[in-house]
Amino acid sequence: MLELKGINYHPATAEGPILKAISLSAQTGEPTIIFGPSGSGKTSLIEIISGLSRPQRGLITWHGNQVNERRRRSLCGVVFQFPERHFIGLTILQELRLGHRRLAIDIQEKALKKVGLMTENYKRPPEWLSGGQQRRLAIAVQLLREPKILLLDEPTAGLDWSVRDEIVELINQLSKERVLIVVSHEPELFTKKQHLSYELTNGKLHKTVP
Ligand SMILES: Nc1ncnc2c1ncn2[C@@H]1O[C@H](COP(=O)(O)OP(=O)(O)OP(=O)(O)O)[C@@H](O)[C@H]1O
Repeated sequence: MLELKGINYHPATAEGPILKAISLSAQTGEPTIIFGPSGSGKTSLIEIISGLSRPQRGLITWHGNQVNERRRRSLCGVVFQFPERHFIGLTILQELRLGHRRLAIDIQEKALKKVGLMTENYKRPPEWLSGGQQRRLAIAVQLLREPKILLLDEPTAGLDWSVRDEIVELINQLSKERVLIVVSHEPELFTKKQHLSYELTNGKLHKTVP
């Protein structure tokens, strides 16, 4: 289980604190959804959890043990908003294999299967994929690192409604095997499913009843 207790974050470049006394817990089995309007601090919270930023105050534990930034970076996989804008592989396969000099075909196929990315031609450029498939590819790239905690920043942004439902279904599936935290500004996304839900407003987090 991942736990945050009393996290305060105030980067030197910000006028005031961005995250204030944040406490949350997330576990395998159900996705944790954090809703919040633009500018409420969602991406900053992902950066803190994944060890990309350091809070001024508070405690982050993984199965009861405190985890520093370095450890959190190895525990977490992050898919930031609009990941397809940052694809640099010339083919789908190249994108998937970035950072892996040798990647066994079965591991590669397992990751693609987990995200439901079936295509006949992995030698096509990633842009050839549909919007939803590109998101699946970005998630597969992270799954190859075998993260214990997967963080998704606005995973359905810019997708058609029918595709959004498929991504929500994928999120529910993936949360069965790892801690999965989604931040989104669309509270209506997860209304039909079981999940743990929080609302972030002006840097403060509150648990909400789904
Ligand atoms: N390093 C920083 N220095 C100064 N201000 C920052 C810094 N990081 C974030 N902010 C500010 O903190 C607030 C929260 O930013 P953040 O990106 O975490 O919000 P968000 O909820 O993810 O917003 P969006 O949905 O628009 O991406 C914003 O007003 C942003 O400008």
